[in-house]
Amino acid sequence: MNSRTAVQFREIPETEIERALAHAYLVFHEVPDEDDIRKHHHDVLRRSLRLGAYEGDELVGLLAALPFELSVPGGELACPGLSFVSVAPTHRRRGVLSGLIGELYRRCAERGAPVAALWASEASIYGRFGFGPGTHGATVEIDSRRPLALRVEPDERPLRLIDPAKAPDVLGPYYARTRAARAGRIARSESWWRDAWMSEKDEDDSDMSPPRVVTLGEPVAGYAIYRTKSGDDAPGLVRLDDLEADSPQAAAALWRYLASIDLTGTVRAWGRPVDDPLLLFAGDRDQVRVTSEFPALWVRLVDVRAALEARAWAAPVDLVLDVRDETVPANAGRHRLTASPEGCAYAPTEDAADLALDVRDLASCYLGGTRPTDLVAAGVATEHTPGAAASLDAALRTALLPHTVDEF
Ligand SMILES: CC(=O)SCCNC(=O)CCNC(=O)[C@H](O)C(C)(C)COP(=O)(O)OP(=O)(O)OC[C@H]1O[C@@H](n2cnc3c(N)ncnc32)[C@H](O)[C@@H]1OP(=O)(O)O
Repeated sequence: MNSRTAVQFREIPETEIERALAHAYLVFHEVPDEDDIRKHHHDVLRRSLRLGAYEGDELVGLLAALPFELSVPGGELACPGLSFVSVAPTHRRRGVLSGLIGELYRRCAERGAPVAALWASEASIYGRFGFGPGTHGATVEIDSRRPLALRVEPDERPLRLIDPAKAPDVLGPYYARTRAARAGRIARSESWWRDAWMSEKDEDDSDMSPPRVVTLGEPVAGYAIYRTKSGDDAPGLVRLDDLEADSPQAAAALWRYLASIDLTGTVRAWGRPVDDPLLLFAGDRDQVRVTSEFPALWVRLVDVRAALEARAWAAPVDLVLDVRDETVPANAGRHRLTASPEGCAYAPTEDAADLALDVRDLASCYLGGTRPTDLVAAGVATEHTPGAAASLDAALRTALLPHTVDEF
């Protein structure tokens, strides 16, 4: 049997969502016993484009594309968010994932979606399909057995714990504004707030408390979303999931609050921006440590021209890029990029290349999180014209590094 020819790729009808979920739970070794987690997964699949790989009537592969809006420098773009990517253990390494991704890219082209994004279960899977890490996250750990040492005065406006059910109303507009400042952020719908952020049970750790939401000031000048866990004989844990603030002083007030919660001895913030101001205003960097840094949102420029023309540019640049793209050949070859704060044009050219790079590396640079000069220094991009990478650095630069904390 030649399964490469036998497998067909088509949309999974709504009536087969439970079957698709059973397939995903089998592949991810999951047995969700909480009804609300199951229901959340069902709802996510219902709202997504569901692509299935079928061998006859048998579902052997699944890819869901969630209908996200992603903030990019100067704006935002429709962006399918890939999730539930799973191939039956009996059908591994026969090109099923490749077929699903090819089908997705065809549909992106039809629908005019220039970028796609995902969180990878394993970093080695998605580079070959043109994805590069567009944002990075840092895990920050605070030893909170002693008062948090700070080099800025915390904002002394009152802190309030609010009902998580009110988070979409109270935090929604505030979070939406943060998306203009940092690229890489997903728009949060009311159901996303409710199901992904405020679910009573934590999906990863059943010992965690329900979510706690604390705001600073009125109107809100900052917020933190966290959960806690008691530590049996040792001091407990505060797990910070999200924190945004208008100013370093407002952020300092929230961090001080988190670090002073009774009966806890550690604050662990798993997905902070790599340029979190805390790392500079902490008074004692032995007390505030970055324990890991990791690729967060992987980005794919499915249509390089449309993606480049949709973002804002910080400085003028005029050069020829030679792009390698093995999965979407329409992106490949030499193109002249002429961009400035006034706009951007990107068109095929016969002119000699100034900079040659793979589409996955261009994707890493797209939101401003990786510098082309670093790609050249690492030997994964080739500079034919001295200074070309530096001028692209300056044009792509964003005031704050891109950041994503919504895992999907
Ligand atoms: C966004 C998300 O949902 S992340 C979750 C990803 N899913 C999982 O981790 C669940 C468990 N794993 C699986 O279901 C499957 O192994 C998948 C989806 C990762 C891969 O599916 P497959 O159908 O086996 O992939 P496919 O046969 O198309 O492989 C294409 C290429 O990727 C490579 N590849 C596939 N999986 C991996 C991996 N885990 N690590 C490194 N390379 C991989 C293959 O070797 C192949 O390379 P080649 O073209 O050079 O031969």
